[in-house]
Amino acid sequence: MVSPDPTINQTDALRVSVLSEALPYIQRFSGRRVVVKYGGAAMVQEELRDAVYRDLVLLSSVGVQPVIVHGGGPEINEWLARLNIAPEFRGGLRVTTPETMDVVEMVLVGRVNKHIVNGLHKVGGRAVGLCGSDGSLVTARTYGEGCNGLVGEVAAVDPSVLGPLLDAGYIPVISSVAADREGQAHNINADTVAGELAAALQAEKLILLTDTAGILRNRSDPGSLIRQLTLAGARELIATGVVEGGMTPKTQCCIRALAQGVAAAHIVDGRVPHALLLEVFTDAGIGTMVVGSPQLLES
Ligand SMILES: Nc1ncnc2c1ncn2[C@@H]1O[C@H](COP(=O)(O)OP(=O)(O)O)[C@@H](O)[C@H]1O
Ligand SMILES: CC(=O)N[C@@H](CCC(=O)OP(=O)(O)O)C(=O)O
Repeated sequence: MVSPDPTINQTDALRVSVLSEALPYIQRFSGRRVVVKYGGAAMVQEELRDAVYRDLVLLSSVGVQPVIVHGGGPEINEWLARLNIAPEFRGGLRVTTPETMDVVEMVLVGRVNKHIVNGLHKVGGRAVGLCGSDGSLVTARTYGEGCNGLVGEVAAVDPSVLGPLLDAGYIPVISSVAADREGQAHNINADTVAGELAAALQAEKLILLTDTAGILRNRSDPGSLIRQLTLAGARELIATGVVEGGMTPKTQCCIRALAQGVAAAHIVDGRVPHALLLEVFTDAGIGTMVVGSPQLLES
């Protein structure tokens, strides 16, 4: 709409108009919890990193309650290399010896977590860094038969430590290291922790930032993006091998979160600037949306 007042700058008018159009989304999501798995290019590239921090602080400023679970696989690899330890993965999970566990804990709980907290503060946010052990947020148990060493899976989630932080306007930043009932630290896949946390918080949305446009029907064709999926459809993509490698734990954690009551899970392209805002503040959203019931699919 062109303003009848020529003294009003067109850029200002556009900014205010865009802001006004966001009102229904702000009203819909204000006071709701949105769990964001932060990883991939959005974490590695500096300009994308700052855009994500700004998006998270903006969401928090308008009353949405973001909860961040972060990855850090590439940074763990970098520090293992400095110690001449070769990274080894089985079924997409890092084989975690006690020595590797020390590095995982130092890198994720220390360096990566605090970089994110500081990055959020730099753009005016208020963040608190935690790992799964803090407040017994996550209790781990050894994954499978223990053949991957100290890799953990989620045995229990107690989100009570997060309520007061969220109510006070803090953004919790959580790393995926948690102790088992004997106090032994375990290394858990960050997507898995994000999914279980979204379920325990009964989050409005689970958003997984990654390095592809979403789930592709044909991995070599970026045009084959699947925009919407039901739980059954997601299970079928895993069973038929359309989804494989790193996309498998992502799709599985969406399935688990939805089966436990989260309304929608989204796998979105973290290489796109402001991917989070595009997801929350537009009808079309971006990436792949997985929903629990076919009635929730948009036509
Ligand atoms: N059907 C699929 N659609 C898109 N990516 C897929 C698919 N199947 C497997 N992948 C792989 O999964 C990867 C994403 O997982 P991962 O590398 O673990 O992400 P992140 O580092 O963000 O956690 C993609 O880069 C791609 O190589
Ligand atoms: C068991 C296991 O594999 N844990 C992961 C934890 C970090 C993670 O998940 O980081 P990304 O999201 O960046 O991959 C690891 O050690 O790399």
